[in-house]
Amino acid sequence: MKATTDFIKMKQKAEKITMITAYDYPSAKLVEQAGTDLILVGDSLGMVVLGYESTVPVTMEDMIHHGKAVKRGAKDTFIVMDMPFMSYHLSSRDTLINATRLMQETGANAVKVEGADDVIDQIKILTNAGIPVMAHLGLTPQSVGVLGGYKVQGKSSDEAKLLVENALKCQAAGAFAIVLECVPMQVAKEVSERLEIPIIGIGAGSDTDGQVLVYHDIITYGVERVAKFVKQYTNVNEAISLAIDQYISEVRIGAFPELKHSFQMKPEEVKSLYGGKA
Ligand SMILES: Nc1nc(=O)c2c([nH]1)NC[C@@H]1CN(c3ccc(C(=O)N[C@@H](CCC(=O)O)C(=O)O)cc3)CN21
Ligand SMILES: CC(C)C(=O)C(=O)O
Ligand SMILES: [Mg+2]
Repeated sequence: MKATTDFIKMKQKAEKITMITAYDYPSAKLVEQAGTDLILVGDSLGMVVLGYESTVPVTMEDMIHHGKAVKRGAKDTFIVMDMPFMSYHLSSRDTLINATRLMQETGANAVKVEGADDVIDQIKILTNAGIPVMAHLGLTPQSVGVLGGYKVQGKSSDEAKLLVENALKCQAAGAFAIVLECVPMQVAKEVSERLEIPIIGIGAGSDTDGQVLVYHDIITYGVERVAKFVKQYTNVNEAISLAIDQYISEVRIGAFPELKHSFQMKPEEVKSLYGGKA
């Protein structure tokens, strides 16, 4: 398993870092088998697994429940857990207790927090306490209500400059990496060049130190519409629907199960069963 320092070395050697979300045992197993550098137990699980409209309703209990399953499926991959909405804003004590629970109850290796401003202090406090922190800037979905939707961030040069400043503050506070979401590629390039810690982009173009995508988006699983930045490498919705349609119609016409799916008694047992009439 890689360590936080390995990701910085990868940046220095210009080796791209791969991160993929996972939310349960099977997704974690497949993502680990494929050899990803990091797994993110994203609070996007609220949307892609639990069916909420945003990530705001996701609780600590939800995160821990899914984080435990991910760890069981991916024992040898560096796991980052999203700290859910409002779990790192009330007090430093709450932040520390919540991050500790995410790490100790699931076996994850790091936590991720969205935003700058007050969150910078929380990054400092967590790092000082020995908890590796990944920051998350640009489009921060937990603030969707304030941002007014899932929109590209940092489009003006003033906004872009603020983003660079905030990224530098996250680095100074001790963050080992930053997710940069939904920003113009020129902004992502600037941030990646100006920082020593790796920048992992999503909707941030190709000039970042790595990429992250949501598992369900990559394989088109459950999701219907995806963001512009997603590449859908396959469509398992189609494969699943086809299989389920066939199952239902075969049961209805009696084509399933076949003999090979059925268990047999020995002939002498059949004979002594109600006089062999069974
Ligand atoms: N399935 C899924 N994938 C994600 O990447 C994801 C989630 N869910 N849930 C949590 C957040 C929300 N995210 C989102 C959701 C939508 C857009 C989106 O539709 N963006 C517009 C940009 C609009 C503009 O031009 O400003 C797009 O067209 O891509 C972006 C990020 C990223 N995260
Ligand atoms: C989109 C990624 C970066 C995320 O935070 C999540 O999956 O929750
Ligand atoms: Mg998230």
